[in-house]
Amino acid sequence: MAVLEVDHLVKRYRRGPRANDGVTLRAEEGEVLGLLGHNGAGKTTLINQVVGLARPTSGTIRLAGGDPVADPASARAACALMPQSQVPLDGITPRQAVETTARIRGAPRQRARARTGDLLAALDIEEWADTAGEHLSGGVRRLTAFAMTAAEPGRLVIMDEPTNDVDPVRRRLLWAQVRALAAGGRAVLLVTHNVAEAERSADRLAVMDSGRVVAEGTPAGLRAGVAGDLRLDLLMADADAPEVAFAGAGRPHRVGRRIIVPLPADAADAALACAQRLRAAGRIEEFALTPVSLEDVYIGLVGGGSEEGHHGALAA
Ligand SMILES: Nc1ncnc2c1ncn2[C@@H]1O[C@H](COP(=O)(O)OP(=O)(O)OP(=O)(O)O)[C@@H](O)[C@H]1O
Repeated sequence: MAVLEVDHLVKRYRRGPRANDGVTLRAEEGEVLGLLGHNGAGKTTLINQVVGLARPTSGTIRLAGGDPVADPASARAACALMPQSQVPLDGITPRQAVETTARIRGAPRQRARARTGDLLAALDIEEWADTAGEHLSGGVRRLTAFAMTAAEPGRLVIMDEPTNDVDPVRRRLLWAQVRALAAGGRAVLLVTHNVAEAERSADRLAVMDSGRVVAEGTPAGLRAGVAGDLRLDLLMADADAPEVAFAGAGRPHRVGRRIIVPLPADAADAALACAQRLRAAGRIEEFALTPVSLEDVYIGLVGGGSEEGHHGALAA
């Protein structure tokens, strides 16, 4: 069942672009939906409308059966938001912040206390549970903000870059809690620039660019939609070396000495043999054949920015 339904949403700022330009998406009960997009793609604008902080120019939003535009208070009750910016914690401890948030969001005292203890333990930050916020590291502050959001969350949980500043081990603990929120029947909307994390943590992904959803699907489905199944990574011996053309390959991306060549699976054997010859001849320093990553797909959809021009192709 859809917890969030956004249809043809348009937001035009008075002095600015169409920050959302016809966005349609759904977030279902029990799923983590990743929202990917470059800076300025329109992700925050979308969230602000979902939680009733900004008014759409046109289009509709249904959140847990209600309308956040007509009734922003009910939207905020149905949804917990972990914003991109650090939450102010000066003068209060993580335990106080999480427990108080749960209480404000309607949890009875016993439940708020128990849930706070469980979350601080699950995120491995009990050590700092009673330390004043101004003495906490950025990562512990971030994990505290996550626990505040997860304490008494409502049916939709929105998280904007939740793992910023968090160490790799505690990131895994955080993701386990995100999965637990979804397993408990919540819809989770995860906003991020981190394609690799989104790939591992989200059930479905929506990619935004210039105010529009330009692709949507499971990580595997999005990867299957690109031309090459594989990519050949080449480190050329010389930055000015001409590019190497492989039979059946897609358009290469070049950054300095590094060249990435998309390859269909049936062209891989020939390309590998060819790369081995070029390495033996000293023209390639090293190479690796890997499956296409979601990051490749993402760059293909929204543009890379750092790709350099071609240096002329040379048949291998
Ligand atoms: N209050 C505002 N007034 C005018 N233009 C705005 C306003 N807020 C955002 N914009 C513009 O709307 C577009 C979308 O911005 P938005 O913040 O939604 O993008 P984003 O995808 O969240 O970016 P980021 O990943 O950097 O957080 C941008 O061009 C931005 O400059």
